Parts: sequence; C-alpha cells; structure tokens
Amino acid sequence: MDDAARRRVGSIAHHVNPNNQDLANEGFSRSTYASADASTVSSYERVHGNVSRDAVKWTRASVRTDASDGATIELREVIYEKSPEGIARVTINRPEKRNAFTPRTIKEMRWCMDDARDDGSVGVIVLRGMGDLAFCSGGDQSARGEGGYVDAKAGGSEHTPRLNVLDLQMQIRRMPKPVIASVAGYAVGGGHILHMVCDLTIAADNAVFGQTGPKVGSFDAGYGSTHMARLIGQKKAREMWFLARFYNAIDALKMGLVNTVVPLAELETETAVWCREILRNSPTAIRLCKNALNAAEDGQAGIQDMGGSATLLFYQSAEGNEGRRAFLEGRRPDFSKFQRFP
Ligand SMILES: CC(C)(COP(=O)(O)OP(=O)(O)OC[C@H]1O[C@@H](n2cnc3c(N)ncnc32)[C@H](O)[C@@H]1OP(=O)(O)O)[C@@H](O)C(=O)NCCC(=O)NCCSC(=O)CCC(=O)c1ccccc1C(=O)O
Repeated sequence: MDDAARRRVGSIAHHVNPNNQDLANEGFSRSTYASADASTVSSYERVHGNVSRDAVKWTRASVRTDASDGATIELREVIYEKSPEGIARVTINRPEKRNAFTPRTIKEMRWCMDDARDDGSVGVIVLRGMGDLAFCSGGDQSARGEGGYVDAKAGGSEHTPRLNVLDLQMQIRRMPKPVIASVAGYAVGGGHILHMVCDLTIAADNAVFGQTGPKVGSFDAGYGSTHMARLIGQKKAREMWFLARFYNAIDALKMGLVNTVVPLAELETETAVWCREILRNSPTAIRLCKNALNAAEDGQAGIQDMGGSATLLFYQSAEGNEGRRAFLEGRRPDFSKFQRFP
C-alpha cells in the first residue's frame, strides 16, 4: 500500500496507526471498515466510518446511597466520570501503589458500576488506572491480613477478611453494557484478572500483563484461570499461572489477551473511538450477544442472566402486557391474537 492509500484507509480505518510501524510490521493493524481495495469506499464505510477522535468531555460523577436522603458517597480511591455521549469511566486512583486495590477500592468501584448499570444514559463503561505506569497491580498486599484482605482504616465489617474483588468480577461479567479495559502499564495479579473479565481490552504499547499469585501466595481458581484458558488456550494459561512471567503488549495481542495495541499517547483517543463505535450500535443486540457469550461459559448462571434479558424484552411486548393488563383488570388474558411461532 502506498503512502496515499495508507492515509486514505487511515482516515476511515482508525485502527491502522501509520505512526506505529512496529505494530504494523507485526501485522496486527485493524481495518474494520476498509475495503480490500483502498481506492474504493464501500457503502458500509460511508455509513459507519469516520468516528470522531475528539477528546471526550468528562464530568465528575457521584454515586448516591439508596437511603431516602440520597446522600452522595465519598469516593476516596476511585474517580468516576461520565460524558454526555454515554460513556462512564471508572479510574482506580492509587497510582502511588501502582493502582493496587483494597477492599475499599473494590467497594467504590462496585458503587460506580452499579450507578453506570442503572443510568440509562450510559451505554459503555471504561475501566482504567490512574497514570501511565499501571492499570492495576492486584490486591494491595499491605491490606492483606493473615486471613485475607481487610481495610484497616475502616471499622465494622471492613475488618472481616474478604475477597470482594470476586463480586466486582461478577458485576462486570453481568453488566448489561460493554465494559472496556483501557490498559497502560502493569495489569498484573488481580489487576490482570480484572482486565480479562472486561469485554474488551485496549492496551497501550507499554502495557505489561501477568499473574503474580504463585509468587505471593495467591491464585484465582475462578475466572482468573478458566476464563483465561478460554481466551488464550489451556497451554498458555498454564504457562501464565505456573511460571508467573510477565508479557508485553504485543505478546498479549498474539495470545488473544487483548483486542488491540496502540501507542501510549493514543490510548485515551483509541478507547474513545471504540466506545463511540459501540454506542452507535444496537444496545439490545450487544446485550444479548454478551449474554450468549457468557452463557456458553457460565452454565446455569449464564442462562439465568440471558433469561433475564429475554424476560425484559418480553415485558415490552404487547403479548407480555396483555398478561399484565388482564391481571389488573381481573379478566382472563386473551393471547389468541398473538402468533404461535412454528
Ligand atoms: C506492579 C509491579 C511489577 C511494578 O513494579 P515497579 O514499577 O518497579 O514499582 P514498585 O516500586 O514495585 O511499586 C511502586 C509502589 O507500589 C507498591 N505496590 C505495587 N503493587 C502493590 C501491591 N499489589 N500491593 C501493595 N503495594 C504495591 C510498591 O510496594 C511500591 O511502594 P513503595 O512504598 O513506593 O515502595 C510491582 O509493584 C509488583 O510486582 N507488584 C505486586 C504485584 C502483585 O503481586 N500483586 C498481588 C497479586 S495477588 C492479588 O492480586 C490478590 C487477589 C487475587 O489475585 C485473587 C485471588 C482469588 C480470587 C480472585 C482474585 C482477584 O481477582 O484479584
């Protein structure tokens, strides 16, 4: 492809980054909408291409308690933001600890995720770490007591050792909207698992991935092992856990751990572009696809989640509402006008 053609494709196929020859040479550039012949523009490109690369307009968001006073909860270890275009962003804000999480961090992330789930204006959620050095370095080892993670600063139940990150994993997994991990620097230990349970991972070229558990006396025998094996295969998953090595971004891309790799300076923009593309698409189609992809791994729990989405759709149908109205009107429902599918 000559330079002119590369520029043409680059304007539409934004995953091609001509500035990063290393990535291009690896053959991992993506050209989502590009025609095979760069000189022609398909109708698909014309209609769906040209996604804005403008900076996202973020506003700090707050989370409220369920209590009737609706008081705002103080976020100490997480930053929560929203954009008018429908993106919510959760940032682990402990850069001095390479964004290691405490029980409090996880609690705050869960509050934000809950809010993002319930906010109908939010269509996609970004998870990231503050700064360029780390997405997340897993559980804060200084908050790990003899029996598990505790929050020494808090009282009451916070003294009970726990692994509440498992609840966050499930929350991301069952989130009816896509969650994108935007990874700069280290995504290791429990931080590596967090990016794996996200639906998509966009990695900066300085990203480093790995499981450290076997070196610090920890492991995740749940999604951290089984979902990993689905992503990268049994042999590689065993390698990651048994040897506890670190892998760079290109290795991670080759392994299928991440969706794309971009220069660090492009990470925020590229993440915004992926969000915008998702936001253009049918939220129901995306939700059901996520349900189905999860259900294939999650057994009955996955079917339960997908079943919930199906029921929600059914509630919006005339047939579903005939049942509701008939009950409220004290009459026998008349389902005769609804087609019986063959
Ligand atoms: C991430 C490093 C490789 C970065 O190295 P480097 O850039 O050289 O920085 P450092 O100087 O090491 O770190 C700077 C500063 O941060 C502190 N720090 C870093 N990570 C942690 C951490 N995880 N806990 C506490 N503190 C941390 C570090 O001490 C420095 O502090 P100073 O005061 O400035 O000295 C490197 O930092 C590193 O290897 N970090 C540790 C990675 C790790 O082992 N993480 C824990 C893995 S186990 C885990 O995450 C438990 C949870 C879990 O895995 C799990 C278990 C069961 C079910 C589910 C899960 C789950 O999903 O999480």
